Amino acid sequence: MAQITPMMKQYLEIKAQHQDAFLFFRLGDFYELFFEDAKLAAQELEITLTGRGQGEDRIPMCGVPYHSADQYMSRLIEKGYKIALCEQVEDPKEAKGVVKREVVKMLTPGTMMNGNVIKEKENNYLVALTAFEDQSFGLARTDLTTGECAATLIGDALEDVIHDIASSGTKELVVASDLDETTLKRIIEKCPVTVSYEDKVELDQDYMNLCEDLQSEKLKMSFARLLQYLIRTQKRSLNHLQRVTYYHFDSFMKMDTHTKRNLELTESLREKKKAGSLLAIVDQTVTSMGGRLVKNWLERPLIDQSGIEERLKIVTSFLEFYFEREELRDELRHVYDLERLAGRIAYGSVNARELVQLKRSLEKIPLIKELVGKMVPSLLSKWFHEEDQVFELIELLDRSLVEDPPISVTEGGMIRPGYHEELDTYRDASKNGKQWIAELEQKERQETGIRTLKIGFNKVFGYYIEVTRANTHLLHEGRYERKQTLTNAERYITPELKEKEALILEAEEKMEQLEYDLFVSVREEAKQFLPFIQTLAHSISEIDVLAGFATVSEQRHYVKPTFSKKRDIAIVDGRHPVVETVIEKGQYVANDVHMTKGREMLLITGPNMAGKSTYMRQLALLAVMAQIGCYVPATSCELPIFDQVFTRIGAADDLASGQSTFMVEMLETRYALTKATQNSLILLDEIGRGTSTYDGMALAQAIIEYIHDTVRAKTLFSTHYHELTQLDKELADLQNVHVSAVEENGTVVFLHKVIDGQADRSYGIYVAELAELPSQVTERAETLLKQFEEGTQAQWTNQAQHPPFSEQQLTLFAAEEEAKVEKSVSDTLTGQEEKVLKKLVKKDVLHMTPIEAIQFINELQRLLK
Ligand SMILES: Nc1ncnc2c1ncn2[C@@H]1O[C@H](COP(=O)(O)OP(=O)(O)OP(=O)(O)O)[C@@H](O)[C@H]1O
Repeated sequence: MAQITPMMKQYLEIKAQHQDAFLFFRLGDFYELFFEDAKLAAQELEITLTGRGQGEDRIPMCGVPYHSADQYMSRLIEKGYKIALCEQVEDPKEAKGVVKREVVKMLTPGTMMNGNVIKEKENNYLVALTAFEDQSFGLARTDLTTGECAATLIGDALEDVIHDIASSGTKELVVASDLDETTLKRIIEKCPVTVSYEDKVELDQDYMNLCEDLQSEKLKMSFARLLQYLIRTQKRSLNHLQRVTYYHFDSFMKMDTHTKRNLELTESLREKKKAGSLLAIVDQTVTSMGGRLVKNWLERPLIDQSGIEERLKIVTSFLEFYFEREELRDELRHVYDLERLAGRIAYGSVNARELVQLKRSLEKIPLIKELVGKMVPSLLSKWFHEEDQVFELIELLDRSLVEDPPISVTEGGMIRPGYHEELDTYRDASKNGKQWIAELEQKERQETGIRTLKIGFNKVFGYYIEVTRANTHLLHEGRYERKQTLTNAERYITPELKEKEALILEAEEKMEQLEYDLFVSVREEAKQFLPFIQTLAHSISEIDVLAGFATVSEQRHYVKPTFSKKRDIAIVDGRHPVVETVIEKGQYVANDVHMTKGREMLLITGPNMAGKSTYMRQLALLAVMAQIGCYVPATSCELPIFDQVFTRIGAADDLASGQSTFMVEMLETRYALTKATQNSLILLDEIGRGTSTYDGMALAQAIIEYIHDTVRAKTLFSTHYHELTQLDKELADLQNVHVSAVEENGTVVFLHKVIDGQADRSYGIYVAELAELPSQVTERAETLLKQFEEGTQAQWTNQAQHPPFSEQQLTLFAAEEEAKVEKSVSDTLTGQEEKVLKKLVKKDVLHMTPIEAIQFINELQRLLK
C-alpha cells in the first residue's frame, strides 16, 4: 500500500485490537467493513463488495446502513461470528482531524440480548472454562438474557467438561489464551461453539456480592473470567446478573452428547428438530420461561430422590384438579417472559409497552397464586413470597404509564395524565394551542369568506394557512406573508400564527423530553424490583413445567414411577413415549422390562426391524422422564435412580473428527466401560458389527463379560450374533430376551413383543426384500444362507477362487440383462430393426459427446431406411 489516509490508519489500529471479529466501522450513516472483513461479510451477507481508493491501492470494502445494521449483525452472529462495533465518539463538527472512534461494544453469540440468535424457548449461554494446575476444571455460565449465573468444578475429566459445555444452549466459550491447544481442540470437535479469550481472573469489586454463595477460590476465579469478559466486551451495566449458584456436576444424571442425541432428548436425530424428540412430548408449557426450564431439566435429570419426588408430588396434585389446572394454564398463557424482561430492564432497553406487559403479567399473579394454593398449598411460601412487591410494582406501572403506549420511547405518549404536574401543564399548553389554531381557522374563514381555507402543519414551515389559488385575491393585502407556492394553492403565515406555533412547539418539545425523562425514572424505579421479578419468573417457570407434566401424563395415560432401593427394574407395559405417538393408534405393543437379580443384563436378539432399538431407548427414556419428575408411559414402573446413562446406538456422527466409525464405536464403549458404575444404565446396540464377524463376536463377548463381572451396571445388549446367546449358561446375571416375529404364508409378521429366550432367526433377507433390493441379490442371499446353515461356508472363505461378491454378481447381472434384452428383441422385430435396437442398447450413451450422438442417430436412421 503506497499511502494510507489518516482514517485508514485509525481503522487499522482499531482492527489490530479486534482480529477475531468483524470490525463494523462507523462512517456517517453507514457501518463500513474493509479488507478481509469486507470480502467475507459480502459473501456471508450477500451484499455488494465495492472498494475504496484507486488502482493497486484499492481497498475491498462493503457497508450496511446504520438504521438497518441490526439485521445484518444478527445474521453474522447467528453464523457464530463476532462483531466489534466501532462508533464515532465525538461530534464530527467539533473534530480536529479524523473523528475519534472507539469500539463501544462487542456483539458475540454468547452475549446477545435480542435478534434472531435468541430463541424464545432456549437459553443462550456464555460459558467460561478455567483449567487449573491440578488438572481440574472450573466452569461458569451465564445467560445474559435472563441473568442466570452458575458455576461448577469438575475433577480431572475432560469428557465431563465437554458434556457440560455441550448441554444445549451454549453459544460461546471463553478460555485463557494459553489454554492447552489439544484440550481446546477436543472441546471444539465435540461442541462447535464460538471461542473467545479472557485472561483476567480477578473478581471485580462491584460484583463481589454475586459470588457470596461460592465457597472456593477456584469457583470464584472461574466466574471472574466470565465476568471480566462481559465487562470488557459489553461496557455497560450488568446489574441484572443473579447470584451465582453452585451446581454439583454429580448431582445430575450424566449423559454424554452422543447419548442425548441418540435418545433424541431435545431434537430428532435426522431432522434436528424438536418435533420427534422427547422434549416435544413433555414440553406442554405455555410460557417461554417454562419452555426453557423444561429443556434444562431434560439436559440434567436429577439423581436426588427427594428432589425427584417433590416434583412428582406436585404433578400428582396438579393431576387431581383438572379444572383448576386448566384455569391456571390459561392464566399462565398471559404471563410475559419475565426473565428476559428483567434482563431488558437492567440493560435499559425495555420500552413502555413491555413495562405495561409486565404490569398485565403481574396482575395475573394473585389468581395464579390462589389456584396454586388450592392444588399445592404447601408450596405457596416457596413460590410466592414478597407479595407486597407485586402490588407495589403494579401500582407504580399503573400510575405512571398509559394502557397502550407506543414502542418508541422518544416520541411521547407513554406517561399517564395526572402522573406529573409539569407534563400535564405542557400537555395543556399544546392542547390549548391546537384548540386556538382550530378556532383561528374558523375565524379566518369567516373574515375572508374563503370556505376552503385551512390551517396545516409540516416539519419545514411549521403551521401555515392554505388558500387555493383562485381565492388568493380575497385575502387582505399585507396581513399574510407568502411562504410556499403549490400547484393550485398558496401557503401563508401570519405573525400571530407564528407566535402561537412557537408556544405549541416548545411545549411539545419539552413534553417529549420530559416524558422520556419520566419514563427513564420509572424504568430505574422498576430496577429495584429486579430480584423479585427474577424469583417470580423462576416460580412461574416451575409451575408451568409441572402443570405441563400433569397435562401430558393425563392425556397419554402415564403412571407415577416409584424408585427401588434394591436397584430393581420392574416396568409393566412400558411404551416408547415418542414412537407410540407416531404409529397408528392402538398399534403400539407395550413391553415389560424386568431386570433384577439374575437378570441384570439382557441380551436382546430378534429380527431386524422388530423393535430392539425402540425397546432399549424406551427404557432409557422412561428413566429420564422419571428423574425429571414426570410420570411415565407404562402401567406400572419401578426403577432405580440411575447416576449415568450410556448408549452406543447407531454411528456415523463423528465422521468430522476423522475417526472411523468402528473406532468411534470402540471409544464410546471404552467411555461407558470405564465410567459406568453399578448404578448406571448401559445400552449397547450391536457392538462389534463394524468389523469382521469373528472379531466382532469376540469383542462383543468380552465386553459383555467385563460389564457382567466388573462394572455390574444394568445393561441392554442387542446383537445379531446368535452364538452369544450361549453366554447365559456361564453368566449368572445375563438373561436372553428376544423380540418375537412369526412367519405366516411366507411373510414375516413382527410382533414387537419382547419375551424371554433367544430368537431363532434374524430375517435380514426378508427385510432386504421389503427394501426392494434386486431379486437376484435376495435370491442369491437365500441360497448362500442355506449353504451357511448347512455348514458349507468354508468354501466361501477362499477369496482367491471367488471374486468379491459385488464384482461377481455385477458381471452376472450384466450378462443376464443382455441376454434378456437380446431375447425379447429378437422375438418381435425384423432383422434390420433388431440390429438397430441392439446397437442402441449396447451404446454407452452417457459418455457420448453431442456430435457423436447426432452421428450415431444418423447411422441408425440410415440402417432403418
Ligand atoms: N413396541 C412396538 N410396537 C409397535 N411398533 C414398534 C414397536 N417397536 C418398534 N416398532 C416399530 O418398528 C420399527 C423398527 O424398530 P427398531 O428400529 O427398534 O428395530 P430394530 O430391531 O432395532 O431394527 P434393526 O435390528 O434393523 O436395527 C420402529 O420404527 C417402529 O415403527
